[in-house]
Parts: sequence; C-alpha cells; structure tokens
Amino acid sequence: MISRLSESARAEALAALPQWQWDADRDAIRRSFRFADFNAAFGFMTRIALAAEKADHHPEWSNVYNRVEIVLTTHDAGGVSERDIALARLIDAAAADAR
Ligand SMILES: C[C@H](O)[C@H](O)[C@H]1CNC2=NC(N)=NC(=O)C2=N1
Repeated sequence: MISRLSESARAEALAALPQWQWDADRDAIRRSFRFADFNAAFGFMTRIALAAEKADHHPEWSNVYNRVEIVLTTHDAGGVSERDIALARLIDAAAADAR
C-alpha cells in the first residue's frame, strides 16, 4: 500500500517542481498547460496516458482546445504520494517535448 507523503516531504518534493501548486482542498498537486493548438495538447495527453497506464497511476485532467488542467493525487493513499511526484516529473518532461 502506497502512503501519503508527510507535509515536509511534500514541500521538499514540490520545491523541485516549481510549476506545480499544492491544492489543500483536494490534497493534490495541480498544474495548467497551454499549447499551440489542440493537436499539441492531445499529443501531450496521449504520451502521458501511455506512461500512466504502464505505471498504473493515472492523472485527473481536463482539456479545452489547447489547454490541459492536471490534478495529481493518489486515491489509494488519500493524498499526494511518491507516485504523484514521479508522474509530475514525467509530465513536465512531456510538456517540454510538446512545445
Ligand atoms: C487497481 C489499480 O491499481 C488502482 O486503482 C490504481 C489505478 N490508478 C490510480 N491512480 C491514482 N491517481 N491513484 C490511485 O490510487 C490509483 N490506483
């Protein structure tokens, strides 16, 4: 069973992910992305979807044309875990490729 990070561990992990915001209401981290167009946004989502399925850890997200909103939390842990931090790093790398 994966466990929720302590407040200090989460703060330390987020210091290295400056574009991700802590959402206390959701016990989650979130980031918004904007791409050139829908094709770039959906390509980005497709790459994340394949990696997420492989890792069996899935984002909560929504897409409107060129914008993608992503929320990461671990349902099994009731908060942010190492899996969310790992997925956030992967998402940042995918975003860098999509621009
Ligand atoms: C059965 C399956 O392994 C679990 O439901 C996985 C799937 N993907 C998941 N994704 C996220 N974000 N949190 C989870 O707790 C989770 N659990």
